Amino acid sequence: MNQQKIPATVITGFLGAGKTTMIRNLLTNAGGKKIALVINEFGDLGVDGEVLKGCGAENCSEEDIIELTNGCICCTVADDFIPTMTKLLEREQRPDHIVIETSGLALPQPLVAAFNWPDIRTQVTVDGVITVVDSAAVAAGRFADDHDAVEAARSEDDSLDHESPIEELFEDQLTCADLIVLNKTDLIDGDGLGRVKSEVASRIARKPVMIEARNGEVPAGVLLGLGIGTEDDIANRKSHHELEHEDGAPHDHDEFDSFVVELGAISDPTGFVEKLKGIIAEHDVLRLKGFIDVSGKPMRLQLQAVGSRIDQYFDRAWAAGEARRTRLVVIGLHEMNQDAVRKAIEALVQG
Ligand SMILES: Nc1nc2c(ncn2[C@@H]2O[C@H](COP(=O)(O)OP(=O)(O)OP(=O)(O)O)[C@@H](O)[C@H]2O)c(=O)[nH]1
Repeated sequence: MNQQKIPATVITGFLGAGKTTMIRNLLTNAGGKKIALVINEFGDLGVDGEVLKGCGAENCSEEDIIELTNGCICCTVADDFIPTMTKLLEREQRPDHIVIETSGLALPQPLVAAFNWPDIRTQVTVDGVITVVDSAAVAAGRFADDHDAVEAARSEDDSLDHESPIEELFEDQLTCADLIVLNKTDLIDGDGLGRVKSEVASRIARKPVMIEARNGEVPAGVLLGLGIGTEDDIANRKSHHELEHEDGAPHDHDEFDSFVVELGAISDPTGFVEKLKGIIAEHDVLRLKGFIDVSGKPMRLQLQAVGSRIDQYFDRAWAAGEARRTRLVVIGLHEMNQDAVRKAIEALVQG
């Protein structure tokens, strides 16, 4: 048996930062390296898995893509992640490299700490934690104090944390980074990028390397092979939650919610998307993604909304025998009025 530890790269970053896009790109330029992918999403719809399985990379076949669907990876490390890793390591053909995509709401710290579990530690090491940042969202102040409602609620109730949950998570994910990818630089100018760099740097005490990217295009040689062994340093990268609850109180995702909306076929996708933008803005939806069944079209339309920015493209033909349906996962803060959002989206196809 090969006694060398398998390197594992943890890719984290807030909802919609571009993790899946970067991994998709990585799979196509990783050369002959056999990669196993572990992906975890927040919300009951495996959109990321679908996207990555659809990219047909030879060095990462469908069976090398493992989806962890039981909630958020950071909260289910013992129940989900460890058994998955154990099974992966028992495979006859072990991967050359493991890539783990966390959900956009995950804390990477508990995941990295899991690499110190005895069975895992002897066989795998964390090559590095890569944090993907949506530079346009940072420039627009989405991680600062523009979530006024949340901040107002917090100032009225002293028992709540001082920072918004979004801001905390953003910082926690940066705190864990060995490499920061400032993505979506196509959406901002040079001055904006300068401000993003200072803002990111001001939120962390450590000084990990920062690189810029568009559409997650970073050479595999830059992402893989950092050789850090992050599990040995994880005690120095504590999350807000760990600092506030040294007693080990369990972390949860009560601050965020997700739900799935199922609709019939949509005849006017352009009009649908335009109106969807209004709903997203009105209800402060953080992320919305899924697939649309467009009437009369043989192709499936993939929809990706990050805030009110929406991308859409036909990604593949509906397969023979596959049920055509429109399914969208909606993610927002707990305060988001789920009922109102659901009804508003459903109303778009009823009239
Ligand atoms: N303009 C622009 N769009 C990008 C870039 N990178 C990714 N996107 C788009 O941003 C959206 C979200 O990208 P994903 O790769 O799904 O983001 P993610 O981090 O995996 O999202 P979650 O799984 O929700 O956490 C998609 O529509 C991408 O096409 C970029 O550099 N520039």
